[in-house]
Amino acid sequence: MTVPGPVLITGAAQRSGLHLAKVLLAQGQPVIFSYRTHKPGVDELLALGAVGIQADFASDAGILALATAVKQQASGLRAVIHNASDWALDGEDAQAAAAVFRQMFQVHQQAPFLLNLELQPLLLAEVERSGQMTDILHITDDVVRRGSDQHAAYVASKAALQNLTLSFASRFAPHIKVNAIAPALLAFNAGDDAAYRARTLAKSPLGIEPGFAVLSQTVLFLLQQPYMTGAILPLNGGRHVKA
Ligand SMILES: NC(=O)C1=CN([C@@H]2O[C@H](COP(=O)(O)OP(=O)(O)OC[C@H]3O[C@@H](n4cnc5c(N)ncnc54)[C@H](OP(=O)(O)O)[C@@H]3O)[C@@H](O)[C@H]2O)C=CC1
Ligand SMILES: Nc1nc2c(c(=O)[nH]1)N=C([C@H](O)[C@@H](O)CO)CN2
Repeated sequence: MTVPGPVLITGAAQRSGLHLAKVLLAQGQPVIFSYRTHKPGVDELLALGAVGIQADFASDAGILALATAVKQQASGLRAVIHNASDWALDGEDAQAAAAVFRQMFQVHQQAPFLLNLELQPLLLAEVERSGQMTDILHITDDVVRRGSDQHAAYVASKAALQNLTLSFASRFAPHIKVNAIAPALLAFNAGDDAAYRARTLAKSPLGIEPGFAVLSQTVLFLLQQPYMTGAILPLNGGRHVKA
């Protein structure tokens, strides 16, 4: 059996991206990952045979440098998974708010947009080699359904990424599928206090902190099925049915 082309995961130094990279590597799927800050997860993935590329999406040059580095590492790609994200609060004043908005736009819209355009030839090369469709996955956020009073720029940028899913699904068919996963709470962050945790768990009918495995399971599902593109999967514990 021939080895598939690598899967590119952005922002895989920790948490969801790190978990997903390990799951794919354990299945014999080659992985290229990007990271902004060198964290212990980077060394874990390198030790497992993944290719790591440092990249900061704050500038277009940083985004395009990643695309160039990926092209130097691989002649084809099985999938591109846009996981990198910054969950920033809105700025306090207009100047700070403008800076946060630009920051959100860069990581959640500009990076997926430019990387999809730059890496489409590698995704098509893999189709040519394998005879199978390839994939782009956008990781968005369930809160796009409702908006947020404190993370407005973050949510707006995730909403735009969700919309990019529809455009790229149409543009890249029939050889490349483009889908989105819109999670609600996956896992708390270290600094989340008990009151915040209780409030957040109460937002969904299932009321659990599922952990990162549910995202990895959903990714594997989307990679393995041949008849979904332009889909936005709500991985949210049923929040959309709760009043
Ligand atoms: N965790 C959750 O409960 C939820 C997660 N999601 C979404 O799921 C995905 C994974 O979440 P999670 O694992 O918590 O993500 P993280 O908050 O851990 O972010 C993942 C990585 O993105 C990187 N990143 C941030 N900004 C940039 C940038 N400008 N350039 C390059 N890399 C950058 C970070 O790098 P660095 O290490 O340098 O900071 C970080 O390691 C995200 O898209 C998130 O929005 C949605 C809803 C809930
Ligand atoms: N990049 C990130 N985005 C989000 C995170 C995170 O930790 N990093 N966390 C959340 C929360 O879990 C939220 O879904 C809880 O309601 C949202 N986005």
